[in-house]
Amino acid sequence: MTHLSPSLERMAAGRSHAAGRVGVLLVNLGTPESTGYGDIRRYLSEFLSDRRVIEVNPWLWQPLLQGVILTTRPFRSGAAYRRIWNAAADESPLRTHTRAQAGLLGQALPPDDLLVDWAMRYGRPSIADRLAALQDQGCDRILVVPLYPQYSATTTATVNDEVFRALMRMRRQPAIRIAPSFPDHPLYIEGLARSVETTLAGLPRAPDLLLASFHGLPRRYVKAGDPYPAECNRTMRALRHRLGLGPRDFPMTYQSRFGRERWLEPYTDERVTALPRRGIRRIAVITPGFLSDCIETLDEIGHELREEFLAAGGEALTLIPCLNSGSDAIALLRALVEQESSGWR
Ligand SMILES: C=CC1=C(C)c2cc3[nH]c(cc4nc(cc5[nH]c(cc1n2)c(C)c5CCC(=O)O)C(CCC(=O)O)=C4C)c(C)c3C=C
Ligand SMILES: [Fe+2]
Ligand SMILES: [Fe+2]
Repeated sequence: MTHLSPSLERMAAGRSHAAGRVGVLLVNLGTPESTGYGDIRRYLSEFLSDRRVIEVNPWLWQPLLQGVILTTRPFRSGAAYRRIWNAAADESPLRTHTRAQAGLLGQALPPDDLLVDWAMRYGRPSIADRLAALQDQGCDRILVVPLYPQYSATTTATVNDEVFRALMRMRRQPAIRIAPSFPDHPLYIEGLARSVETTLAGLPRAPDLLLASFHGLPRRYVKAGDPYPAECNRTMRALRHRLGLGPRDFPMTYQSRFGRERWLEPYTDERVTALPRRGIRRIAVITPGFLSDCIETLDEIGHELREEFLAAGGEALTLIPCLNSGSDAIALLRALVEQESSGWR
């Protein structure tokens, strides 16, 4: 058996001795800077002007968006953000969780030449700024991790677009890798299952039904080839298998409809408000389309849907937390980074 010196071992593994550091950039959707009208309007304007998100001719869409939608929607969204705002840090929960994930992941990875940072697709900190900051700290290889469990052109692809738009402005570009989505990664499924088990164990009575609600998408995008619902089905298949439940005891629905066209069905609100009529009055809802709790889980499910369910005759709706920055989320992110940076470190 030959014994190589550490530098020869690095060369044998295909790594250059002179290489710089490896950076990891976690990227989430984005969130307003405050709950004030101006900040919410700016955030929604950037988000809803993304042609990956709204696939409508901008000559038709922009007058509608800049006119009636951005005049009225910020009031409704502002009220919802105020209900869930992290007052201690004066920021939205999505920002709190994303920052905590990056900090804890940095601590969890073995201490070597790997730097972890985070960015938002819309708003701040921007992808371009954080890529530049990683480069300034000596990173010549950067792994981008879009924090969406299931791939969609409206989320994952637009993160990737923005990464490469930032690279278009660089003379000296880092090498880039993009981590794939992780709809049925065993550690994601295990984290979700544990969140279900821990939450249900803390209830005085078992719910009549466990339901999974995913963020929705216009059906038109799926017909055009977006694989998002197929990835949601992969999550559900694995999670049902892990929990020993079938589609009847653990159904899935889609939330967050926006606009008039048909979105993925069944719709969460319609399905849930019909349950009390069938004698199902206590439900628990999990949201496996989100790695972190945000306005869509905390307010749309935990507040709006709960009120609708109670008004329809329901007795209790329990919201099961996302993985957020708990140890299961960090174990998942660590495994993803180790897998996807293979050969770089
Ligand atoms: C109008 C079109 C929208 C599409 C298509 C869409 C897809 C999509 N979004 C997420 C994840 C998140 N969306 C969030 C908020 C949010 N989403 C839309 C609209 C679309 N999303 C709006 C208008 C908003 C803002 C909130 C509101 O005003 O109601 C968030 C939370 C952000 C936060 O700050 O908490 C996430 C996360 C996915 C996964 C997805 C497609 C699969
Ligand atoms: Fe959304
Ligand atoms: Fe929503």
